[in-house]
Amino acid sequence: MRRPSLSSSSGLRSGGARSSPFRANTFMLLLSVCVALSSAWVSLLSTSSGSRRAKSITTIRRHSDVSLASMSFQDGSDSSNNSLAINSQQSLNAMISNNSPSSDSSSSSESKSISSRRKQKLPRSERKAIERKKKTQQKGQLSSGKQKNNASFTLHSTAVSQLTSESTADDVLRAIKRAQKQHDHHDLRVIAKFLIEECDVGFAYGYRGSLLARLAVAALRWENHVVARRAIDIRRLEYRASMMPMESSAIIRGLLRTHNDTDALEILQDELALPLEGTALDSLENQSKIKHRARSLCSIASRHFFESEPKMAVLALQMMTEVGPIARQSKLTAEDLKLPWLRLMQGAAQCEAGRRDGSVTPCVGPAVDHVILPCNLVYSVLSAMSTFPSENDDLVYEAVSNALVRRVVFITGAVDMTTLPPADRGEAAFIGRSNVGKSSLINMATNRKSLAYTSKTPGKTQQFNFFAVNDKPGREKEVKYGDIVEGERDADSFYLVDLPGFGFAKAPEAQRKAWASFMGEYLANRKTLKVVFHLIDSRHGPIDEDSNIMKQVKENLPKNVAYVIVLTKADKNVKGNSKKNPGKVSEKVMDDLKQAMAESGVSYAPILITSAESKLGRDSMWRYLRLAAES
Ligand SMILES: Nc1nc2c(ncn2[C@@H]2O[C@H](COP(=O)(O)OP(=O)(O)OP(=O)(O)O)[C@@H](O)[C@H]2O)c(=O)[nH]1
Ligand SMILES: [Mg+2]
Repeated sequence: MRRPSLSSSSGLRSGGARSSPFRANTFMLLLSVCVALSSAWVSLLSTSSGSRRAKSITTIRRHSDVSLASMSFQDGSDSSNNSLAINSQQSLNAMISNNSPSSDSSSSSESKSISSRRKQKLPRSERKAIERKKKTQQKGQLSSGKQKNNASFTLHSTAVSQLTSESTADDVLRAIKRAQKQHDHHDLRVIAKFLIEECDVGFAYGYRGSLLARLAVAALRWENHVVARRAIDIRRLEYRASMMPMESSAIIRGLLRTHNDTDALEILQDELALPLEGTALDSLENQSKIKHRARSLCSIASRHFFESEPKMAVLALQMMTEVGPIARQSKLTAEDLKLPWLRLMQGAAQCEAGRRDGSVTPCVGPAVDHVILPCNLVYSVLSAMSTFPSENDDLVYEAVSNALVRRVVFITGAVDMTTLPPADRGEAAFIGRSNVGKSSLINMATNRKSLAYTSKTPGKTQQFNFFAVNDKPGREKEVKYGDIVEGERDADSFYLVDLPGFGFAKAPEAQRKAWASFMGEYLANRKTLKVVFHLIDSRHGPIDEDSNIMKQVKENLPKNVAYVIVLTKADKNVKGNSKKNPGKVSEKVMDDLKQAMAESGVSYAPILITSAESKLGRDSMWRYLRLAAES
């Protein structure tokens, strides 16, 4: 947000009598002038309301950097009036022009320009400097016994015992913070009355808008919805141009805490709307809006997951998927955004556990009826997360794997179509030449160290190994020995299928031919196959066998089965810290791969870059594994 430069506030600092040069020829002359002035002052005070207004105007001139609110406090007609700043500001201007003894056009326009300047926020440093100066002057006044006591707001706080028109934004903020911390309802009521009813738009150089936001948050904690609503409304009405996304986001969190979803969503759409097309996405203002919109949506999702209302959470996460690409375009990094993915994962996992044991029943209603819940709520977090810049955080991905793979067991090793397990759930198959890293990738995705056996020697995997994810405990006994085991598999259960490698496998020629023909049959005919991962070594690119597989896929793989190319061992192409450099692929390998894909007619396939060592590409793997889980 652009704030006025220092020069724009010069009017605030040039203040009437205080800055007049003090020159006197003799001490006696000065004394007589003072006596004359003070008697005129006393006579003004003692007369009618009109004279009180005049005094107020004088006050403004003396304290030109002080809030105009003092005017309305002193005018009896305004003190009981709840009409807020804009009205009081207008009446004030009218009053200045009508009643001031020196109400010439220049002074009226000066007042207007002062008030318009006050509506703008000053930079923090400038505001602090003015506040410091004012405090020093106040102290001086106190010590010389000239302190005017026009305060009617006595607080409990010893730090700020009174709020007056001369209080600073810091005073009010300190008072709000203290009252909130101490649960001091009396003080909060006093501050609310002061900020909502008595101050006008220029109080604290436009920072009143921010103070109202802070008050709204405090009032929501204190469950005073009337005060919160008024503070929110005045802020939106009078300070729209200077509303900070951070404040909007804090109010949204406050509203969510008190279960006021409708208002929270309204503020989100109004104050934290996505930047308009054509505006510079990487401007600070837009970046802040995008960041706080994303954070607010995370708050909505997280709160609803933890409060067992998955539909609202999934709705918020769907909205997050629109923000992610824009956050990338605005050049925000994962570090800038600091989104609480881990907490969201935990919330989704907890809610999912409740859904499985029947304790969570999703609500119905027009707002959420169209929301379709995924087979596991963690997938909705994953979908949103993959649209944002990633920081490849181990803890987050461990939480993903642990929530998505609660149990995984080896079921059977098939050697032909007759030995396959029953086709009762989705399957994800891993194919590729020997030693390319198929078994290692299965271990990485499931966050298990040695679920699938790996070896440096090509040809380790000799059967079509089926691993059942989220099946009922003891399911392998049913498949192996025909036992009857009680229980049911979970809704997100699926098979991971680790295939023997082709090409360099250290196995007899006949055996390799048998694998190749079994694989052809399996790819063409297995009805429950949902996704095929074709692994290619990222150091070497595709070899002849890979091109053959691509052609086979083009000809025989049913169209409803997703085909995904996975470049493996990307960590071997970089040196040094695997966290900072999780992996890369050379341009030549990429070009060769794209050419081979084009020649085989499979250019449509997505390409993922992975490393079982640095765990690169876990989220993208899960985006496709989801296809098997959801079938
Ligand atoms: N540095 C690194 N090594 C890997 C990676 N993936 C696999 N390896 C190593 O490559 C070797 C082969 O891995 P496997 O997972 O057994 O390969 P495979 O494709 O299952 O091999 P077969 O079962 O013989 O077809 C092992 O020594 C792994 O440790 C990786 O991403 N980075
Ligand atoms: Mg293997």
